[in-house]
Amino acid sequence: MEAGEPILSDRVRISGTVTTATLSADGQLRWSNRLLDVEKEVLGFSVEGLKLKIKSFVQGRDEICCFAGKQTHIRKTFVLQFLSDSSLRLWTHKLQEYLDSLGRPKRLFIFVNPYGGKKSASGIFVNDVKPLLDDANVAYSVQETKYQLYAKEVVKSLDLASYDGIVCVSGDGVLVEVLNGLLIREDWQNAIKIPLGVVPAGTGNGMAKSLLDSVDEPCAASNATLAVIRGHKRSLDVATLTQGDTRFFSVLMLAWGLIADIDIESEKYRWMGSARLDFYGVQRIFGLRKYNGNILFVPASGYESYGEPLDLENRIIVEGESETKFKEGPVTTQQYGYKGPEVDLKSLNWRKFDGPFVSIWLHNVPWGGEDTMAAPNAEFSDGCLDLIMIRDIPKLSLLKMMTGLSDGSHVKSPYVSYLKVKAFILQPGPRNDDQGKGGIIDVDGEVLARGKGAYKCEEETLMSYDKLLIKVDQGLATLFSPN
Ligand SMILES: Nc1ncnc2c1ncn2[C@@H]1O[C@H](COP(=O)(O)OP(=O)(O)OP(=O)(O)O)[C@@H](O)[C@H]1O
Repeated sequence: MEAGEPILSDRVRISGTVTTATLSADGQLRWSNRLLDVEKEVLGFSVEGLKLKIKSFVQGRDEICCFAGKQTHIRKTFVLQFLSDSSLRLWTHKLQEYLDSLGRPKRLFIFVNPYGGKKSASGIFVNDVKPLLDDANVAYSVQETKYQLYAKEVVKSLDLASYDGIVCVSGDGVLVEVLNGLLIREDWQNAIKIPLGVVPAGTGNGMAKSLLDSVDEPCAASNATLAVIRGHKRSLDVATLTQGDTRFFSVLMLAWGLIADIDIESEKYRWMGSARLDFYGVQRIFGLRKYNGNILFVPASGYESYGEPLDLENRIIVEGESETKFKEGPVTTQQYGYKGPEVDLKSLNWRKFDGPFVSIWLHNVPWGGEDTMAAPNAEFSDGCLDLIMIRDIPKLSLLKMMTGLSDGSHVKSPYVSYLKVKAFILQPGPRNDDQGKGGIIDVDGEVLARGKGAYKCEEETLMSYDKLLIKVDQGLATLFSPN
């Protein structure tokens, strides 16, 4: 039988009119002038008497349904009233069989961060996420995050066998906590296979935006939820940041210099909403800082001409990092869990850039936030991080360049070096106008390290403002993805 040929064809009553409905082997459901693609548009169904209620999520047909110029979807229930019980039973059986064949998740663990972004995640869950999950007959456990690192703590001992995925109704911060929770487990090799979903409800929704923009869909909670329900997956690179025995796992970005300073220091203007970034960004450009230090990197294929070969001093640094990896180290604070990819650092083609730097930015996915296309060429699982580096730039050119962040055109500026790297060592130094002050290392929107005299330098951080190594594990994590 051809995939498009009907496997079922029956007379049904729809809105009072009797017509013929058909279902094909490839999941096309048709009646009158309506065609539903079950895989793409049908969430689930329920039965009431002789009525089959098809719960769908279909493209809106009028302008009200537009979101940032992109067509969005609406929930819609179609009622097909069958003329006999036996045909209804046959239809529900075949429809269920088709839905089961799609490998969609049946049980989810969901984190909701009531504190993130505009504090709207709980409302987003109730209004946008829950109705779709209920329509799709997905079972779920919901857990509100109670404090910082709560999600990491829960995931560390969560019974993963009871779930087909973990979903974060939050910004990127909670997603990264979940990833870190999975990777510090004793059974991390198995744990990291669980698919992760993200529904945008924070200030930084870079991962949700990157996923949805890749299929030209709006970064809306309902589109993100549909992606989870449909259960398509894609793999995602994980970067391991190490400093001595301390590790942190990242899936989004690292910033040092201008972008980190704007991101973190603008917190004091939180009341302005997202305008705080533009407002404080202009201040930082006019009072532009530069940081001493250097970066060592392994260029990806095609980028070998960037930077300079290592001098002896830096070769010793790379070899030192290799030694720490190979020796049986002293008892570490964490005995088990993922230690990062096994890479022989010495054997790689390391190159370097010396500072001072205006900005160093490493990105794993294209979007850093909903309005910031930081790395237009970044790919989810190419085993590389995109490096966006600025060493010197006139203030007016920088101001103009910052407006190009919304469409990624900043990487074309002659003052920007844009390349892909496979491993990276950051050696951060002090500000070159004030040697007593260091900068901020921002990873996935949180402060990983602060230098002396930096903003809120009295607060404790996971790492110190010192040399840190980054290695990439290609496609280690799995995301629910719209395609
Ligand atoms: N109940 C809570 N109280 C305080 N902080 C919390 C709570 N729950 C989670 N957090 C923390 O909120 C931070 C931000 O989380 P989230 O991912 O939702 O948003 P974000 O976009 O990354 O950041 P934000 O919106 O706060 O700028 C995370 O560091 C998380 O640990």
